[in-house]
Amino acid sequence: MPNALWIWIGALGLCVLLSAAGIAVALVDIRTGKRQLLHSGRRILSYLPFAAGFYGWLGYCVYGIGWLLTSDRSAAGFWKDASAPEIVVAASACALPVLFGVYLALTFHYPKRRERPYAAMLLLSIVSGVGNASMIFVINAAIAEGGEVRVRLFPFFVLGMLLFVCGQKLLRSRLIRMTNGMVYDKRMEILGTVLNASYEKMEAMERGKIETCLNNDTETVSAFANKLVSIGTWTVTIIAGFVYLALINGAGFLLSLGVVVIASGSFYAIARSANKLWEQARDIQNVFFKFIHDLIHGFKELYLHRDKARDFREDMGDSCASYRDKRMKAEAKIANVIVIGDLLFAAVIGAVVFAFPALFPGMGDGELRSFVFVFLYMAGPLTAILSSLPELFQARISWNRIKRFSEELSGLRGRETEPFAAEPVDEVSLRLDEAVYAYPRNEETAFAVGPIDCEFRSGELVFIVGGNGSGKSTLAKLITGLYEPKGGSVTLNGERLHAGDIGSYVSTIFSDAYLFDRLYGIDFAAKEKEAQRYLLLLGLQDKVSIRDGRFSTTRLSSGQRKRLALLVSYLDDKPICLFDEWAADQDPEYRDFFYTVLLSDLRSRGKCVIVITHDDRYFGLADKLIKLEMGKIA
Ligand SMILES: Nc1ncnc2c1ncn2[C@@H]1O[C@H](COP(=O)(O)OP(=O)(O)OP(=O)(O)O)[C@@H](O)[C@H]1O
Repeated sequence: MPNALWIWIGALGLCVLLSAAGIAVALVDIRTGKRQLLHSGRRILSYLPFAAGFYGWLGYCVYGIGWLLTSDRSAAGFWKDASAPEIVVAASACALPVLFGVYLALTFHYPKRRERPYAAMLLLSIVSGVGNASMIFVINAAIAEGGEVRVRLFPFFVLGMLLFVCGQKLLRSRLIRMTNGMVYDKRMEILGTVLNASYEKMEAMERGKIETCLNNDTETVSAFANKLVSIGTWTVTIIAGFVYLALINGAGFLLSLGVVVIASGSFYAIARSANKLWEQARDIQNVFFKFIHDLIHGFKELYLHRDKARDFREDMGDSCASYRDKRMKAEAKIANVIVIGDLLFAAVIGAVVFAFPALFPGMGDGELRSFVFVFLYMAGPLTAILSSLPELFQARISWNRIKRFSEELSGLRGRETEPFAAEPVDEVSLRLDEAVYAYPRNEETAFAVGPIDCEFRSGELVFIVGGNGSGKSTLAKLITGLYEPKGGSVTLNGERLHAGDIGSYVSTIFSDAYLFDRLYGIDFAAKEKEAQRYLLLLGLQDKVSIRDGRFSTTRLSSGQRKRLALLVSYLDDKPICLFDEWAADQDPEYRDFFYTVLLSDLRSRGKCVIVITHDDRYFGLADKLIKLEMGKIA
């Protein structure tokens, strides 16, 4: 028996076994609930006629191989006299697509979370690549042979088309799911990293970096994953093409291989040299998002002052122009190589047609034609692979940026990934012993608060006062655990908690508090009545309503927004309340109500109330007054 037959039996047998194992594992996953049905049974059944047609055609073609392998071109005769191994190969060739099809159907309609079906996608890539290449070989053979053979080759041409089209369809449907799942997973991962990062890191982070990373980088990486699959199919087509060329003419094959190696090598070198420009362009993206941030938040100022808007436009225009120029430069480099690559391919074809007859006198016209034909067919996928290289480099840049961004955020000790469960406490004592916080020294005016010794207890109203820039808000961030002390300690009921976990005991309203339109982290159903009562108490009942934990609006005056933030703080119901210049936006009447009624009500409910204020009229109401000067208690 010829060796090739054994190789076929081995390869097909292995694939049959792998597919059967894949089906078994998928069935176990379905039974254990790891895989859930996604589509309706009717939709799955609607694919059956297509599958039946495909497998019927495939069986017909396997049978038809007999025509090609026998000298008298009789399929029936061939299979009558076929040896047992030949029958095994034919049976496996029919069984494999059926098993693989069942595996694909199971895994597609019963998906698993975070599934990355690389092996199945690789196989589909090979199938569609072989289908693509086989079409041109069949066409070539049909032209060369003519007559009855041409008619008998037709089913194989259709099979090539079916393999290519079905392979691509199945591949792309998996790819769409995988790449979108990748973007989702990456975004969730980055979001998780951001939410667990330390506040100090986030505060120091260059503005625009998070947006670029979450938006552009995740998209670029997933878009490339998409491309990777096309590259797989093209590569298979090219490899099959080269094998075919080698069979037609060894010298022609070597020449074309040499050209492809030279073209790919120079392309790679040029793409590498453009890499620096892409890196720079990527940096400019961060700045671009910073501009967008400024545009949105500073729109009022820009709208009112045309001169400001003009200068802003110029500034943003410069940044966009710089991005455009970098990308243009990089892409121009690539365009040059694409043109040179095309020229090289044309040169090879020219050399084959004009030089080969002189160099190899034995080479017939038929061989020449086949050679040119196949090479022309390969040129498309080849150019497509080469033009994908820039995307590869850009995806690599984005991938590295995502990695570096995550490392940067997790570099400084952030919180534990598991949410901290604050133990319910009736009484609190928050102590600062020799506590110090200093801003990073990289700024000329690096400021420090401390060393500070003080204690805040339940049922106590403490005012923190002092001039602008004396360090009140910095101290508040130290107390609430937004900043980790650089020296000394902050303890809660004698226990030294991780700075990021102190927040679980504190309800804060900073002067630049952000109001979400949903009551995150609050069981609204259990507190609905309370919420309505607070709306009334805060004089917001005609302005805002709350339904299913969502505010009807947050488009309010700044004083009203602060009142709504106070409502959230009431519902948070934490043992410590910290308000940073809360009353600054309130009218005199409500300000008075805040100091004389609301604060003393919180104190009488046993809360530890810390208030940062400039309202010296009310200083007398405090149990304790902490006055700061240049970051120290005066
Ligand atoms: N993010 C920051 N990075 C570096 N330095 C900062 C930062 N925030 C504040 N500072 C420095 O800390 C000093 C104190 O600021 P802080 O906000 O604590 O003052 P404050 O007493 O709350 O002032 P105000 O009454 O104006 O709100 C500032 O003068 C500034 O130099």
